[in-house]
Amino acid sequence: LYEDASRLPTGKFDFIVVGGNVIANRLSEDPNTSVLVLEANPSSNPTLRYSLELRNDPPTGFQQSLFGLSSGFVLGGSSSINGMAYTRGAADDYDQYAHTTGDNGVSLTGDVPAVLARIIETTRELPDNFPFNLDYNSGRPIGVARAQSTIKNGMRSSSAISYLADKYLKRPNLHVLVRAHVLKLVNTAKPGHPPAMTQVEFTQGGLRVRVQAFKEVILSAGSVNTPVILMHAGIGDRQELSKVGLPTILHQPSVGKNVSDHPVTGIGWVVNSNDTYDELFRNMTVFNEVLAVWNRTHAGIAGTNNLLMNCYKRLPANYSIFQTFEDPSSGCNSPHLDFYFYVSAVNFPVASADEVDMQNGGSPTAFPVEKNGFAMSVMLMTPSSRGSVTFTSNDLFQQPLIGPGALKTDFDIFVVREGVHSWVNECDDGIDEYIRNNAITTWHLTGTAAMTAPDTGYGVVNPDLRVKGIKNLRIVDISIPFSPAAHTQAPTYIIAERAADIIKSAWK
Ligand SMILES: Cc1cc2nc3c(=O)[nH]c(=O)nc-3n(C[C@H](O)[C@H](O)[C@H](O)COP(=O)(O)OP(=O)(O)OC[C@H]3O[C@@H](n4cnc5c(N)ncnc54)[C@H](O)[C@@H]3O)c2cc1C
Repeated sequence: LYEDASRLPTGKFDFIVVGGNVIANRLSEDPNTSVLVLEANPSSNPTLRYSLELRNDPPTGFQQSLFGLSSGFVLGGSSSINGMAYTRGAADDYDQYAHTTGDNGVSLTGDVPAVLARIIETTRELPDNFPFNLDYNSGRPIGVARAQSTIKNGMRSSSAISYLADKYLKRPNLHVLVRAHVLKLVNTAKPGHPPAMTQVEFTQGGLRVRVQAFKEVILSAGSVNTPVILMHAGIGDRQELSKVGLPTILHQPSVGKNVSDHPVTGIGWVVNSNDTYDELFRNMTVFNEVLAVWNRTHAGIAGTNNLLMNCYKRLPANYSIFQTFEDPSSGCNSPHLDFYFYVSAVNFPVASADEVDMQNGGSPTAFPVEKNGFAMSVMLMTPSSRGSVTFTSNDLFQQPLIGPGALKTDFDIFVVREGVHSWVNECDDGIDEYIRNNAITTWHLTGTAAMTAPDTGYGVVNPDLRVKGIKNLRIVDISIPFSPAAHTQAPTYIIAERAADIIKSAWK
């Protein structure tokens, strides 16, 4: 692991990977293959700060016109700062990618407050609506299940911790350079030949450095930064590139398009139980006690992520909405909705007994800090709305405009409305407004470098993840898939594991 580019043993590697730890781990399994990871951020000490802004231009679809989109400013990217929910999706989504073993630590949450027994009770009382599911990562996610998280022995298992563990960093052929912000890719093809991107330019400490790949450059910079790097390499929509003064190397109108998100709203209830986590959030003495337990043993609430149980739900096929809209889900095992249950309602708008908040159009009522609560998120897993990532300048450091385009279609609003109705009755008036007012991003942006069949006129990469029309360049991150009906961390790992096999076999 290097902090300083001048200490790298060479400037030439078989593969140069921008930001991707899983793919770097797998490619460096062959001791004769050299791999360099370029990571813009430091190797540890993440500071969770807002990096990107969602704006109404392009439309976000959310009611709030401007709010922060956080991102992982550290080795491991968002896997180092995310909620650690580990959900693979349905067999219908990813049958061909199924993995059952690996380095990534995944566990059930240990401490389950008694209130959750009430949820299990519901699966017995209403099994048709809420069936019990022993393992939502079996390929059949629908039902009520204990949550699985990327937590091992009470600690986060990010891609930096698992796939770049010391035993892998000891490989002499694997090099990871942190604080190396990639600015652009360089076309090294001779004039008259198809473009080939084998050089990468990055900046470190004010210096500009170029490194060379013998075989391939692999972009794993995430669904916002991957299209940014493509556009600065001249791969994008010709008109958009010329508007900001960037030359076009390959007219590729799909770059940055097709963005989708899993918008989420929530409901909180005041409860008369003390078996919740609320005291932890308002009482520093309790907080410090919990922290002391964790420091000694890595056990207790601080060794969890507050995601204890959840429920995946599919809308019945006979719903009239399907006469107007084609069902965007991938198949009959795939859920339209995801509900997570929280044993605290801090930060959730409260549904009071008479549902006053929703009928008023739902400006969120802050949760009363002295009360205990129970809350539930309502997340749309099959969005039909699409947004985009666009540029306003050719400045390499300028952030693009990100519009997830969430909740723009009647179908999406219908599904979330059904989700709220699953738990709260008599709230028709103002419910759509309530959803729009309270919905936020889940940071599950996908699709900005869509994978499509080789002969289609649309899309950015082919099924082997090579960028269409460009040599020596692949994309291996969450920007390539259609929106999976899962939180996007596990699908990212699955894509990278599969890509490693494809790339190894291509260079055998
Ligand atoms: C706050 C938050 C909470 C989330 N919670 C969950 C959750 O609980 N469960 C779940 O399944 N998913 C969750 N997600 C989503 C999930 O973490 C992401 O979808 C996933 O990490 C995407 O992986 P990626 O490799 O495509 O991109 P990233 O994780 O963004 O990784 C990209 C990497 O590339 C680096 N990089 C980017 N640009 C450059 C550049 N120009 N030069 C060099 N390096 C660069 C970045 O620093 C980063 O290390 C969450 C995301 C966020 C932000």
